[in-house]
Amino acid sequence: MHSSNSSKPTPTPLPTPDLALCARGVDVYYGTIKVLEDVSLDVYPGKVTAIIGPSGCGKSTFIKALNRIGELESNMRIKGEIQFFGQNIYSQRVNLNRLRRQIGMVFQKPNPFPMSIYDNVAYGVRVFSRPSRSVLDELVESALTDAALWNEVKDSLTKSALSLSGGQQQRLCIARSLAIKPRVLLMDEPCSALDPIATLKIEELIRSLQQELTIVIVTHNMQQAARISDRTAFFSTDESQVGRLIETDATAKIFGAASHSRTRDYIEGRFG
Ligand SMILES: Nc1ncnc2c1ncn2[C@@H]1O[C@H](COP(=O)(O)OP(=O)(O)OP(=O)(O)O)[C@@H](O)[C@H]1O
Repeated sequence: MHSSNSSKPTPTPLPTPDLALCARGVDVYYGTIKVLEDVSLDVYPGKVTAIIGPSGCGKSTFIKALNRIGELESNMRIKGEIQFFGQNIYSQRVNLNRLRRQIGMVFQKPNPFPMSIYDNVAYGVRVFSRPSRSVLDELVESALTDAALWNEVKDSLTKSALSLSGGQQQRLCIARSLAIKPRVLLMDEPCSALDPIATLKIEELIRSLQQELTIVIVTHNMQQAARISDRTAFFSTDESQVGRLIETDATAKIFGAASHSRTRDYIEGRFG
């Protein structure tokens, strides 16, 4: 059993190759400004890990460090170590294309490419390989099925992805990620632009994907974190506005009997 921890996470009981992701003593900076300090977090394979915490505490920053997408977008740099199934992802030997293929990401605002539904899903596959049309057709169908979108779009695959509703666009973006068969999917508030019905569909989808995939999801929605995750990590800022991991544990424990008073206060809506 993985016991709870308070401000300093306890050493992992698993050898790190058995963890999907393992952050140890991670500090993150934008330029010279430190926004996260000393984050150590284990992400268990085949589980959904929710990251919660008040605005600005570094949740998005943290998950963008997990597949090194942050450094593409900004002047982000990190200290400490992050391992992906035992491999240090900040090692110079890491192939970044391969890493980002294995650790996919879905963003807050659906961002389909301005092309057909089919081409959106096929896009990443074509970047990495040259499959025959029939293999590609199968991959597209299977990714759209896994993303619970196939039945809605199977007769309009050549239509522009931009003609879909927001919820459909987000499921399309999930299909696009799934088509290249990642081992981990990072989701940054994937439902924040969606209505309750579309949100429910994405939540059901997250639960069904968990069979084959490890998911890390940032959410502001406490009920959502409680409903869909196995483990929850609560981040918050200290007096100097630097984000920290305050507590991580099984979701039932975090929402039922969190160890740290700041976690309880946040969950009960007393701050943030
Ligand atoms: N590209 C960037 N350059 C400089 N500072 C940034 C950048 N992105 C984020 N920050 C700063 O880093 C801190 C953490 O931001 P981040 O977006 O990670 O927090 P968050 O917890 O995800 O917030 P929210 O819940 O509002 O999305 C904030 O102070 C933010 O202003």
